Amino acid sequence: MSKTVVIYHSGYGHTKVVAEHVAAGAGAALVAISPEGDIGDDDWAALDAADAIIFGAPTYMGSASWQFKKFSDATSKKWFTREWADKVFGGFTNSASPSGDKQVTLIQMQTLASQHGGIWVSLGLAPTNHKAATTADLNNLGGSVGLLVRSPSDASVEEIHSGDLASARHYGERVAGVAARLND
Ligand SMILES: Cc1cc2nc3c(=O)[nH]c(=O)nc-3n(C[C@H](O)[C@H](O)[C@H](O)COP(=O)(O)O)c2cc1C
Repeated sequence: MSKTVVIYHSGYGHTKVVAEHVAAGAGAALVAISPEGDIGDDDWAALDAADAIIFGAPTYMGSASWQFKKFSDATSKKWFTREWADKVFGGFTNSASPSGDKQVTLIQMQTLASQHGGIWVSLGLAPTNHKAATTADLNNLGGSVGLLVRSPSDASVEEIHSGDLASARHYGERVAGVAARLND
C-alpha cells in the first residue's frame, strides 16, 4: 500500500478540518505546520518516506499563509538532493470568498511540487455549476488544479460545507490511488 502524507497549515482551524477529510480519503498521515512555520525531524522523515505528499494551506491575502511558505522554502534542502523527485503531489486551499484568489495558492503548490520533480494530481471532478447546485454538491466551487474549499468568514469549523468536505475525501482518495497505481 502506498504511503501518503497530508502536510498543512491552519491558523484558525478551518483548514485543519479539511486536512482531516483529505487524510481520511487518502488513508494518510497528517502533519501540521506549527504557528512558527516549522515541522519536526520525524515529520521530515515521514515526508521523505511518502509516495504521495498533499499540501494544504489557507489562502491569506491572495496566497498561501506565510507559515506554509516558510515550510516551502525549507523544502529547498530536499530540492538540492532531488530527494522528492517522482513523488506524487496534490494540494488544497481554503478561504472565505468563493474565489478569494484561491487559485493562486493552488498554483503556488503545483509549482512547488514541480520544482521537486513531482507528479501533480488534478482534482478529477467535474464542476457542479447548474442552477440547482448547492454547497452540498461535489466540487461546487468548480476547481480543477486541486481542491478548493470555502469557509465563509463567519463560519465555525463545524460549518464547512458538506460538499466541500466530500470533495476533500474524494481528492485524498484520488491522490492516494494514483500513488498506489505508480508504486504498488
Ligand atoms: C490574514 C488573513 C488573510 C486572508 N485573506 C484571504 C484572501 O485573500 N481570500 C479569502 O477568500 N479569504 C481570506 N481570508 C480568510 C481565510 O482564508 C479563512 O478565514 C480561512 O477559513 C482561514 O483558514 P484557517 O482557519 O485554517 O486559518 C484571510 C484571513 C486572514 C486571517
